[in-house]
Amino acid sequence: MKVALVQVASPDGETQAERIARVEQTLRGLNGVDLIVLPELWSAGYFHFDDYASLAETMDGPTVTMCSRVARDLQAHVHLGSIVETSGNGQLKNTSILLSPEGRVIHSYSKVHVFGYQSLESKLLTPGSALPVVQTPFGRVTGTTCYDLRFPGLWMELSKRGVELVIVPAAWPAARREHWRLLTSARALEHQIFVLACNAVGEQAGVTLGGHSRVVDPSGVVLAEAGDEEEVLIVDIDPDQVRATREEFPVLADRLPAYDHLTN
Ligand SMILES: O=C(O)CCC(=O)C(=O)O
Repeated sequence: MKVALVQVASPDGETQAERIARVEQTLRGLNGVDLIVLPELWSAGYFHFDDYASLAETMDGPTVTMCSRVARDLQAHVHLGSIVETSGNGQLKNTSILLSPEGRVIHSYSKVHVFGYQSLESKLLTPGSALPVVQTPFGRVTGTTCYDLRFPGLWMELSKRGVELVIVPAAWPAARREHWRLLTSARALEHQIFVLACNAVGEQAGVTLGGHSRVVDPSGVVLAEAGDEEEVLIVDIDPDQVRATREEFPVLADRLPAYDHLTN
């Protein structure tokens, strides 16, 4: 199965409508790909905090509508990264969305760990409260978003829920690129899953985004890694590799359900 990770820049002067039109052109060049993945909040721009309220979208807003059209036209799954989602009750969330080749929303996940270090996300957005998993041709899939990578308890939980492939849209700054590399590799290796981690690039409000989107296999091998410019990373993955890896080295069978029974 061919997956394509699309690194997007969200420069300060570009409007959301211009960016959506520009990215649509890139996506339309990806004929023959089975799954397309985009970064976190690329259409609003993660670090454009002043725009969150005005660019917040519903599930049929401009970002979802464009990606759903592309999914149908290319007959591909599209993980659109995430949007600032408004559900009408005054709360805004950082919600990632997976679309089927029919253009239907088949999975959504609102970021649980909103980020507060040199970021207003934790002030402006409400954390999610669900961790749904969906069966797809790529195996059992869920998403976690950017900062969520740092929290092993969340990953332990998704692992317990039988996940085989995790999509990680991100707006991870270049300043902490080695953390990004280490955590994406470690999460794949420790849970014997595929990690498709798609990061933003370019400058936003004075912050340089790190790029280096990565596809890591269930043995922790990095199948491909992008650079730090706009780029499409296309990789072949075999979803059956999850089962094969776990059969060959059945470490997950030795994991205890909890460790808090251990005495001091
Ligand atoms: O954890 C980090 O270093 C980056 C997190 C981040 O930028 C985000 O969650 O959007």
